[in-house]
Amino acid sequence: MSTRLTVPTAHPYEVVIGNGVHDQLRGLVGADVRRVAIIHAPTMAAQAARLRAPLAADHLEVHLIEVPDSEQAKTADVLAFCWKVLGGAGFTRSDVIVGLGGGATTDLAGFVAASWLRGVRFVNVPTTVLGMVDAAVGGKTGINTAEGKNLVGAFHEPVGVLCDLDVLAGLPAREMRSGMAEVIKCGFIADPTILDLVEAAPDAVADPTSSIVAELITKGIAVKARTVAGDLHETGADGSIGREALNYGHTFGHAIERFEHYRVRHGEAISIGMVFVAELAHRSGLIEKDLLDRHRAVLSLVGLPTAYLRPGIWEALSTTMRLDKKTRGDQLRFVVLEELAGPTILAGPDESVLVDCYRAVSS
Ligand SMILES: NC(=O)c1ccc[n+]([C@@H]2O[C@H](COP(=O)([O-])OP(=O)(O)OC[C@H]3O[C@@H](n4cnc5c(N)ncnc54)[C@H](O)[C@@H]3O)[C@@H](O)[C@H]2O)c1
Ligand SMILES: O=C(O)C(=O)C[C@@H](O)[C@H](O)[C@H](O)COP(=O)(O)O
Ligand SMILES: [Zn+2]
Repeated sequence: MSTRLTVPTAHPYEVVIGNGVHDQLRGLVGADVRRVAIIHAPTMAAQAARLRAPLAADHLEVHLIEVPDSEQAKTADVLAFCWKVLGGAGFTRSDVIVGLGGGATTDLAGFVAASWLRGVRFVNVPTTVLGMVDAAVGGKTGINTAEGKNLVGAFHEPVGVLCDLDVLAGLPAREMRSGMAEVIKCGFIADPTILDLVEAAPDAVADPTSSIVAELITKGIAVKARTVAGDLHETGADGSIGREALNYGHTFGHAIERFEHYRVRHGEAISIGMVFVAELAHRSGLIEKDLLDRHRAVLSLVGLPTAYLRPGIWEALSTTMRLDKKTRGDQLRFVVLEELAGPTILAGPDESVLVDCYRAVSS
């Protein structure tokens, strides 16, 4: 049995969630395709071979492009390597790219698709909870630079997303927890029933085969789909916070990732980042202490970090945060809550308040 959620943008596409749904890849790549490139990390080599078989049996030319694992794939060098392979293979605008793996791989694959011939079709096949709930949906693609996270990229939507829950069986516990940070983020910004579920069954949340994990993934994707559909390019043009809400915890979180040279998982950094902005909201008089405390409680319950025990590096983190995409001019802007499921932007908070928040999460 599978669940299908539509991402209702100008070019709607479906996210299919269930067991064994990788079988549906042939249908998604389309009828008029000649070549398919599957971009994957070394950890997904066997899975890539499994995806290849039915395509090759249908006489498609399939290229497996293996890229470095995790964040090491999100570089200009790896991007250029992929272009070289596509050029050598004679990849045309009617051919299709498949991003197979965690969020780092699908971010890279999406940007390869966005940039090759100024844009070719691509399908996302996420294999982590984080990839399914967040990275594979919504069309944000890109790579890092030395100066920071995701600084180069494009909005380029997939034509479909296949979330095969079977592949989660082999996902390391740390990656399960990291993915749950983005799920919990969706709970705080939009759907508190997610928080209720996590709080009621924290052990089941660690079990990739549990029905609760499937339910949480589906709920998280639903939040992501409706948020991006309202504001695909993150312009907030209708005056609401729009897509920026999905950046809850990311301003501080991305700075941690860069400072730690990506040895901290994305979800771990975002977990601390959410506590940082909950402190900010509380200290700015926007939320009560119990909502601040709920952040630490629910994140700890699933084993995520809520503190970053590195005092004395505020200047370095603050410099990195200035390159956050929400910054306007010299003014930092943070996604904060004014109530549960009520995200808003707090622009230009006092430096002294930010330093107090940093002290609160670093001691
Ligand atoms: N584009 C977006 O909207 C968006 C949203 C959220 C996060 N992201 C990005 O996603 C990235 C994080 O994604 P991630 O947490 O999936 O990390 P990741 O891609 O680094 O994958 C985590 C690890 O799990 C391994 N792995 C993947 N699937 C596996 C499986 N089924 N079994 C065993 N091992 C498996 C990978 O090889 C890797 O070592 C970050 O770069 C983040 O910036 C993007
Ligand atoms: O889809 C979005 O929009 C998000 O902000 C989702 C985030 O979870 C994700 O990590 C995204 O890659 C962050 O984007 P960035 O614009 O801050 O680089
Ligand atoms: Zn994220």
